[in-house]
Amino acid sequence: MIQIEKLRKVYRSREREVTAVDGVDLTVREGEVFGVLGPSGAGKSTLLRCVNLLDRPDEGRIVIGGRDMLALRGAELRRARQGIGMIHQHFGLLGSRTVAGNVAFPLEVMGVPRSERAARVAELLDLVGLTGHAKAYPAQISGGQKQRVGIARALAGRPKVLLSDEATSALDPETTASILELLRDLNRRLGLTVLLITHEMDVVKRICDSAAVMRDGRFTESGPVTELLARPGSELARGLFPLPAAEPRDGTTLVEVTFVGGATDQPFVSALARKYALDVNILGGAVETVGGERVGRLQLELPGDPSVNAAQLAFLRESGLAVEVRDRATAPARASAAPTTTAAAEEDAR
Ligand SMILES: Nc1ncnc2c1ncn2[C@@H]1O[C@H](COP(=O)(O)OP(=O)(O)OP(=O)(O)O)[C@@H](O)[C@H]1O
Repeated sequence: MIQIEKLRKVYRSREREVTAVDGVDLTVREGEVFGVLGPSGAGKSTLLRCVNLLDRPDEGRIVIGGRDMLALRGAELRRARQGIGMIHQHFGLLGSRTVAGNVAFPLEVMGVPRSERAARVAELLDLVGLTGHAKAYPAQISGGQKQRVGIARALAGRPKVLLSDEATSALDPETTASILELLRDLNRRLGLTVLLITHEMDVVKRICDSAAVMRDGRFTESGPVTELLARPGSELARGLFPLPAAEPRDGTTLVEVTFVGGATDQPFVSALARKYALDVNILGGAVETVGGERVGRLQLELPGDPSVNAAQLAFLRESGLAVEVRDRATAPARASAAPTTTAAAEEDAR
């Protein structure tokens, strides 16, 4: 649905030059929720502004729904942009207009006749659960309700793509959860493709099918979330499932296993202990639901150094787990050049 190739955006002023986006490739499949996660200054907002053509990139290609966005001009460009909705961290509502007036605003700009507007506004408010608040002013509603107005307004032009710029950053955790649920619901019901930027791991965990980690204008990792979680060395996996920063003790193997989907049903720790008559020590772990699938990471300590545990590590891999052996260096070592994971296998099957 969204195809971005080698996107580059440089801001130039007299004093300095900042490469905000530095050669980003991105594919967002139709109907998926894609999250770009990164710290402040990583280039996330610039990327989103380029996708929406609020900013023109210096280099690269942006194709949305088969249209080469950078080749469009004038009315064609305006029409294409109507197919892209956008929501913002601070909602951007007009304080002098009611909730209904805010949602009607883009319809007025699009030239939708007055006779059709009221029905469309009612439909949009119903979609975001705000029926009954049509006559309220932004100052009279909560932050979560304001964002719902923002979402209704963004959907006025029946876009196929919704861009979300830190839409939940200004909200408390409970309201964040309800807005993310709404976005997920709209994504499924309307087949909406969502590209969101966030600095919150939790957002990725709750609603993203795919994600990228952005740093200094580049993607450091990108792909389906469950696949990234099972990828050795993944920053996303470490952020979502922080494990103790332990080093292996002498004569032991310190191993981190990630399991996705079906592998969680297997009692692999007890199976390993039984099969090899081992005392397996569980040092840390977490299990969560990500993208509707159970995902977890465990840090295990096995007796004996890695050279005597080759069969045991192979057993874990054959059980459908991604396996990383931690060595004495701080960076986790890859246990295998091509670890078998359920997520990777699923991706292959797609
Ligand atoms: N209009 C601009 N002019 C000059 N530099 C800019 C402009 N917009 C962004 N930058 C710079 O580009 C880099 C990326 O900024 P950007 O806002 O895209 O990052 P971000 O990941 O969205 O961060 P944040 O979450 O803080 O908004 C930063 O170094 C920023 O200072």
